[in-house]
Amino acid sequence: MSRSIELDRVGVTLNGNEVLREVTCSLSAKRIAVIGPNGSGKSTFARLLNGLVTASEGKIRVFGHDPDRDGKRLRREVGFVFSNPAVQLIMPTVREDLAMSLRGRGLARADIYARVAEVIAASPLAGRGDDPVHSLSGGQQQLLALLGVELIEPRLIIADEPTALLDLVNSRAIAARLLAVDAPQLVLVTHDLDLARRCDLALRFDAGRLVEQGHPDQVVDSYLASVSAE
Ligand SMILES: Nc1ncnc2c1ncn2[C@@H]1O[C@H](COP(=O)(O)OP(=O)(O)OP(=O)(O)O)[C@@H](O)[C@H]1O
Repeated sequence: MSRSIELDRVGVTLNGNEVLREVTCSLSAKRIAVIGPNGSGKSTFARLLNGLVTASEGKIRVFGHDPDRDGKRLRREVGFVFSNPAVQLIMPTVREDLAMSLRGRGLARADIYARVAEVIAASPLAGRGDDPVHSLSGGQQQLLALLGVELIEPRLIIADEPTALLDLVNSRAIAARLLAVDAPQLVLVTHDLDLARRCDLALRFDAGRLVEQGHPDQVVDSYLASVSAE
């Protein structure tokens, strides 16, 4: 199987702060959990993969592209879900926001709205197409953000703590949707260790280093052991 995500001794320094160092990995697993303490570099790692953060050292390739040089192209194939959906919902209504995801792809307006209508009808937001985005609950907004990402049929979805702001019911709904999503690959940054265990591979960061990668049960257990040893 081809390795879709490859990092070779990647370092990231932001404003003089060495945030990631010597990160090397070669990833082909379908659902990849990224775990570790606050400030360990998980979000920075996630953002590297679609060019939102630039590597200061080393080499990075995602589907063969350098995210720094080919970021624009890569972002057509890589969808990003943030903790706070408000940062990615930019249009006034549910329908318009979803339509925005498909702009710039050479599709006719009528085809875009037909596809959007299908997606809304098949989702828990059925009947809410004309509703203002700000009238949706936090859970509904996160669902809308995820639907917008799914619409572009990405090869990779990166989700950075997508359930952090949600209650238990909505967390479970978003988590279940992400784990079942049709995209070939998912990178999921999370503090929800039960969710991490349901992935196919886990990466553990600590103090800017990738300290472990392997079966999620093993990686989560050693993370728990490292925390209780402190
Ligand atoms: N723009 C920046 N300039 C300087 N330091 C930064 C910048 N962005 C992040 N950092 C630092 O990099 C470190 C890693 O941050 P990052 O957000 O990647 O961690 P994280 O593991 O995702 O944390 P959390 O679990 O709290 O979200 C932190 O110490 C943070 O303060």
